[in-house]
Amino acid sequence: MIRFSGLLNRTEVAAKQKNVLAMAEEKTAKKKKSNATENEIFASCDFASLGLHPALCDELRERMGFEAPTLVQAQAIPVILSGRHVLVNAATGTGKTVTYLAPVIHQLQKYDTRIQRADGTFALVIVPTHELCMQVYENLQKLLHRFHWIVPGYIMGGEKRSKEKARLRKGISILVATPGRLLDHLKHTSSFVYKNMRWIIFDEADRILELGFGKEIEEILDILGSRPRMSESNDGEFVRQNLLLSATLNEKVNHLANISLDNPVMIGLDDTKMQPSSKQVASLDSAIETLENSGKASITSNTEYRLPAQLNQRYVKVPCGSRLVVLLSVLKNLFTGEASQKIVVFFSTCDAVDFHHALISQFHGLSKLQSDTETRELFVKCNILRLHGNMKHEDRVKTFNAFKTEKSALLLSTDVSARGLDFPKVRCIIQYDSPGEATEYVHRVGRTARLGEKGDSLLFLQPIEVDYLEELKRHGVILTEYPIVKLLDGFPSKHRGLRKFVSIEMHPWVLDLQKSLESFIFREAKVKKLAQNAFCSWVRAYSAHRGELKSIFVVKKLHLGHVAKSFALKEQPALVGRSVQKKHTEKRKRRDKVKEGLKKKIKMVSSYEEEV
Ligand SMILES: Nc1ncnc2c1ncn2[C@@H]1O[C@H](COP(=O)(O)OP(=O)(O)OP(=O)(O)O)[C@@H](O)[C@H]1O
Repeated sequence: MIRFSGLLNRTEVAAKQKNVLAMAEEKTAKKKKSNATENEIFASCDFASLGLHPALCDELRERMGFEAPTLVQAQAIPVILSGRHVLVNAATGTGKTVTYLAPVIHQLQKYDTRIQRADGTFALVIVPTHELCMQVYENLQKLLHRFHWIVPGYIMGGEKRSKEKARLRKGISILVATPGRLLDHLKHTSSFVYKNMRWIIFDEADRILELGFGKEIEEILDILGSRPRMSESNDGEFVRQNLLLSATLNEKVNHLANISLDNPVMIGLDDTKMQPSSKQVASLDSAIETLENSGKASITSNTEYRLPAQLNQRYVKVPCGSRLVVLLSVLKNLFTGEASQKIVVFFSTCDAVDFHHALISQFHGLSKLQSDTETRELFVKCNILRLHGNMKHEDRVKTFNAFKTEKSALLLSTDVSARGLDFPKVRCIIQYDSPGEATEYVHRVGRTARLGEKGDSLLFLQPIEVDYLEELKRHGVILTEYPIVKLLDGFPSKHRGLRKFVSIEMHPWVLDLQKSLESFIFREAKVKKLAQNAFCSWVRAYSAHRGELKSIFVVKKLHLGHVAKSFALKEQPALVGRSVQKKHTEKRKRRDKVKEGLKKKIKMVSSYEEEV
């Protein structure tokens, strides 16, 4: 076991934190009204005052361009440096990555004897997706520039195992990994050295569990030793420090927290989220005091999520059959108003992403209402990208890098982009298909308005789904309505003046564009096929809403003909009817068998496929 002798004791850390907070308060009081948003994001102190090594502070300033720590960094870094297990809850885009990476690097570069590759892995960062894995790795590379003996690395699904094995054999000091592939290597790669593992960090902890990795995580913790006590034994030997972070720590992480954290300090969790009487951490002293007695993380389900204050959140109420037209109109309007900008649109399924990507990349618009030049141009003029979990790993990497560096682009994605990804300068987030739980809403909109920047978000809801706004309200998220009719009125229409506006479905522009889209799909067999697939998976995804959301997103209330229109299909695909029918019959046969065998003791659960 490698020895570390540079730990600050608890009193020193508490004193440091007090100083930092006092300095922060003093400076903030002086500046007071100068820049409200900045003060909400950055602390008025520097990285060195948090106890970080000067070379690391230089790296943060020179390579990363960070002048001052964010509030969460100022609050959490000294606590993490103290060696305590920590739970961090802070809004999206507030700098949680550096919050955990900087203290780990600080400690590793301070070892009496420089660490070697042969010592294996000291720190493990577990993340839910490939993209987040790459992003954390990139941050690490920058931060470790001056500390060349500390080697960063990553392993994740989709990459070649043999290459990863070779990298592990050489030795990775700080390893970023997705849970499935990590477990695979822990079990099957004998050259993977982890006897010196000192930190396990769960970034986006709640999402890792939501994705169903709970069992893998338990196995990983079993192999690595669940939560060896942080030891401040006589010889100063350090055993293990685990950290859990997310913008939406909720009751789902309680179990993980309780099996992985030992007497944790909680940062950014307020009264509404904790039981029984813990308080928001104002200083390390109070944090430690508060939690010392209980020693257990207990977060309630009554969670209010923090969103960036400068984020402009709106919703648009659109009848199902007009959804596609409204989406295209909103996009056209945004890219016409400002050609150079980045927008992300979230869909519920991979098929929906593929269909909309094909459509927007090829659709030229309403020929009769456009000039010759316009008809030669795409209806939505922008660089369009797609990202979802069914794409090849290399294509995912390409899109991820492209959207990061592009100045102007439209990214169509599933929730694979919702967590943790830090695409610079995203102006607007459109949630075309509503997210599941409020947590996903928070993370999706969190791709914009990062670190004090401006950002807009727009949530599409059908009139039958507006109760979702109440669900969001329960978590402290409040949206205002987007004036969609005004936007639609701004487009030309051959019917303008002939018809009186009655509703969105009957709006002349909506009627014209819908017709045009349907003709396009009718002509383009490939896109039509994508539309049919997307229709099927969309309905399946709609019926898969869980828990309380099932009473808001009720599949029986959908008019499938209108759903078909939202994929520019003139009618509900016959194919769907047959396949669903077939599934239904097969299911019924199986069910009858079971029923017979168990003499009607089993209550059958009806699924959507059985209902249609
Ligand atoms: N102290 C700082 N000064 C300036 N920029 C910073 C600072 N800390 C982090 N950043 C930048 O802020 C952005 C957001 O950071 P990061 O991705 O770590 O946020 P996050 O809190 O993890 O967000 P999410 O919850 O969405 O994962 C990044 O571009 C990062 O480089």
